[in-house]
Amino acid sequence: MPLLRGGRASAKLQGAKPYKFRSWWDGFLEVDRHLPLDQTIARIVHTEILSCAPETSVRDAARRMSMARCSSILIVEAGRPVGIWTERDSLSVDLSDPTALDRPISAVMSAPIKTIHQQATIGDAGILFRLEGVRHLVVIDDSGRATGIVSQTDVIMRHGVEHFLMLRRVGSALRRPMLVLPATLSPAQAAARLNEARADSAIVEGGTGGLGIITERDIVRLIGGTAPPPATIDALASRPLVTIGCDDSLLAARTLLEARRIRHVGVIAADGRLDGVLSFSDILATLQYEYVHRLHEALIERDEALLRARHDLSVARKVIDASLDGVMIVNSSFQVEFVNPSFTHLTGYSPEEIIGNNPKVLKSGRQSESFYRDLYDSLARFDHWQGEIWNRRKNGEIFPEWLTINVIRDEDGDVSQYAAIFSDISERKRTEERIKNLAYFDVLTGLPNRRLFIDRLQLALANASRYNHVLAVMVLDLDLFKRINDSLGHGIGDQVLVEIAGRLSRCLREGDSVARMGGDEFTILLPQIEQIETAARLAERLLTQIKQPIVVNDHELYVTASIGIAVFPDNGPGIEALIKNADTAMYRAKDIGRNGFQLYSPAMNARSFERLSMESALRHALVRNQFRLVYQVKVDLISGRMSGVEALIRWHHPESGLIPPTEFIPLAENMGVISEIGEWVLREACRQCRHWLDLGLPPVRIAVNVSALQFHETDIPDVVGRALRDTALPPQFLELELTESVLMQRVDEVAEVLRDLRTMGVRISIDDFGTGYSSLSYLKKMPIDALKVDRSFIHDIFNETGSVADEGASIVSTIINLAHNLKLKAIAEGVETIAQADFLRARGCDEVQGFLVSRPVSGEDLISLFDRNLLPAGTEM
Ligand SMILES: Nc1nc2c(ncn2[C@@H]2O[C@@H]3COP(=O)(O)O[C@H]4[C@@H](O)[C@H](n5cnc6c(=O)[nH]c(N)nc65)O[C@@H]4COP(=O)(O)O[C@H]3[C@H]2O)c(=O)[nH]1
Repeated sequence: MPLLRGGRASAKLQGAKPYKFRSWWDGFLEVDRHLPLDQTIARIVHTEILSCAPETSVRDAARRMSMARCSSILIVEAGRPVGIWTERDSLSVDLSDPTALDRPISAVMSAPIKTIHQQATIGDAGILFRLEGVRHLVVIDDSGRATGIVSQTDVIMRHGVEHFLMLRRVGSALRRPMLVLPATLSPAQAAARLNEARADSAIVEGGTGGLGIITERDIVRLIGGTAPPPATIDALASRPLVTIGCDDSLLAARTLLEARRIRHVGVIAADGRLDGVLSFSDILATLQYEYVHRLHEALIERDEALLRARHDLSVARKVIDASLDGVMIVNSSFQVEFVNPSFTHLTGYSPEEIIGNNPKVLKSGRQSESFYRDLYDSLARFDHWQGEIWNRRKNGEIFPEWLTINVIRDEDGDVSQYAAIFSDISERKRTEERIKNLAYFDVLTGLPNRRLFIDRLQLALANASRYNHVLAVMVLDLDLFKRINDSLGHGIGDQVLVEIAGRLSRCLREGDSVARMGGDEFTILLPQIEQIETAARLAERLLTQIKQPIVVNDHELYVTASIGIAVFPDNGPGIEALIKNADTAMYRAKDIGRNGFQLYSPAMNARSFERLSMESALRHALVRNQFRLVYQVKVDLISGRMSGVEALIRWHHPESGLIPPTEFIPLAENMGVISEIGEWVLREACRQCRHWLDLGLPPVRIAVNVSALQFHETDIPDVVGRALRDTALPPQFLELELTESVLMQRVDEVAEVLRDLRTMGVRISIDDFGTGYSSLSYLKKMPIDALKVDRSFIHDIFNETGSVADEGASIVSTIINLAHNLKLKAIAEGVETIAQADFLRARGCDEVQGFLVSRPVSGEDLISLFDRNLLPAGTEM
């Protein structure tokens, strides 16, 4: 078919190159890979609608379409679209009937028309085109008025099809055989042929200007024209025929059509022949399948994404609901939008109570303005804040929380919400506090411990040296506190310590501090004093407070303390020296009688040196055979004869001379050597007693002191048994003197030990009776033989002027009666005067011991005291 010969079309083709566009690469760059399905159709709608009234003639409607180069016209009645007439409809017009063109357009229009709301999305439009099988949708507003028109072409061609068009060849889009009409046909015949072939264009050949093309649009122009229709289509055909190569891309074809504002283009095969006509609708048809397919995929994708999002949301929601942390979402106007159940649990506010409110109801008032300024500053700069904050629960309780706030921003970067996540850290705080307390405070008394005291002292010393202050450190140690512990048990001892701690604290001024260093030792820091007297006065006050009776579990206890004071800078440059010197002063206070205080003086160091050297000498005293025993007689108050002797230890120190037991026995107890010494005393006493027996002297019972520590540390019946065996002393000649404190601990065990001793034949007496805390019920349980009335009571029988002191006398009488009531012997110690002896005899006391009869003497010297009346002349026998 000589289609390509001659004419403008062939000339164009012969001119070699079909129409070429920018490179594929450029096209590729333009690719919009995503169908903007979620965008409203407003972006692609044609708002300039070509419209006419229903009574408009077909001719007029066609004319308007031609002029506007529109493919359709909307028929509007009273503002509402009632139908549409398109180029395709023009082919049905009988051009041979002149009246057909004068008919109202309403008679030939398509109705009803398909509409879509202007807010619908492009995706919605795509679906509607497919469902309704139409190519145009009228866009309407809320009131149903037409606001524009959208065609399937617009949807398909303008959005995201470039990459597809670029990859498709023009040749692949030719869907139907090309319709070729002779130029001699009349327009009506041509229209009928087009209609019949369901073609929207045809090639016109054989005409005067070479190949031409006739389209639906030409028919519309014809209908709307004022001039009479030409006799043949030769005059109607458009020339030259614009062409494109069949291997060019559909994208190139589309661009060409748009650039030329035409709707058909001839397609030239590789061999140069005209192969067909490619129309816009061919491109559309090619795209349609792809488009619909992609639309489908996109919709599925969207649904899946939606489902995923919903799922993710529901997972997130579940996590948030189950979270132990409180979650609160606040909008940009600071109104609470959301809270989770933990929020309600932690704050007490239900969602109904808090949502819509400002979160400041949670404010505790504990944080400063600057705290909140920093918080908001951090949110503004970093979109994030994290830290500790105190908030208030609904019930008013204030609690610490660990809070994280994240700023949530919208697509434009504006703050849309604040997400706050918090946990209650009260428990953590309490634990931290507990740990801090354990590290710095004494668990029993709640006072600062040594570590905190040292810290404070360090700080106070730095201040004192910077500002030339005088500072004082006191070391306070309770006197004979061990006796309370030993006799009443640690439980009561602890309560005493707590009470003392309270009394000490109450005596101090603000800024001063008291600490428990351990055991019964306390330290006091006065960081700034005007003069040393201030510290001395405080020490006096403390001593007065301490010696007030303490009642614990029905026990009325009397405690005293000894205090040592050292001051900075005079008594030491630093912590160690000050504490050591205050300690030395405290020992000095003890040495000179307890219940007092001493200010440190350098001479005291010499004493503490003495103490150290005594300790070391004591360790060697036993092996170096430096101990001796002396014996003091006990006299029967009726017969005046020796009823027994008490062995008393002496230490012959090679340099210091004779050291009394009151000085070294406590030291030996502290050093842990008391049991060894005690065992030596026991054996030596038994040996001596055996010796007297062997000398043929009248049998006498020997009493040996056993310290409480020794009693509890060793197996006394065993030690005693061995001593008796080794010295061959019959047990009935041995008596053990125990202090009251021995009886008060582990009562049942002690009673059993005493029973064992009694079973062996050994006698038991209670020494220094009246100075301890023994209770009658304990006494009754114990298998004992005698009570020794402490010499302090004997001393108090008479006052300075020599007359009977009521109180002193009645105490002694009471103890004697008590002993007798318990079927025990009463023995008075420290009897120095005849008057005391007479008084005691008159009260029924059984025996006496004291300087009145004899001082303690050596075993040899004692021999002279056997078998005679030892009571001095003048006692009323
Ligand atoms: N002012 C005065 N004092 C008198 C009088 N008569 C006796 N004394 C003293 O009173 C103390 C009596 O012994 P104690 O009450 O058992 O008190 C003893 C006893 O508790 C302890 N002690 C002595 N020897 C030993 C021992 O071998 N072992 C143990 N564990 N303690 C011992 O040392 C304490 C003191 O013993 P000493 O210094 O020997 O003091 C003795 C004795 O010398 C007097 O009329 N007036």
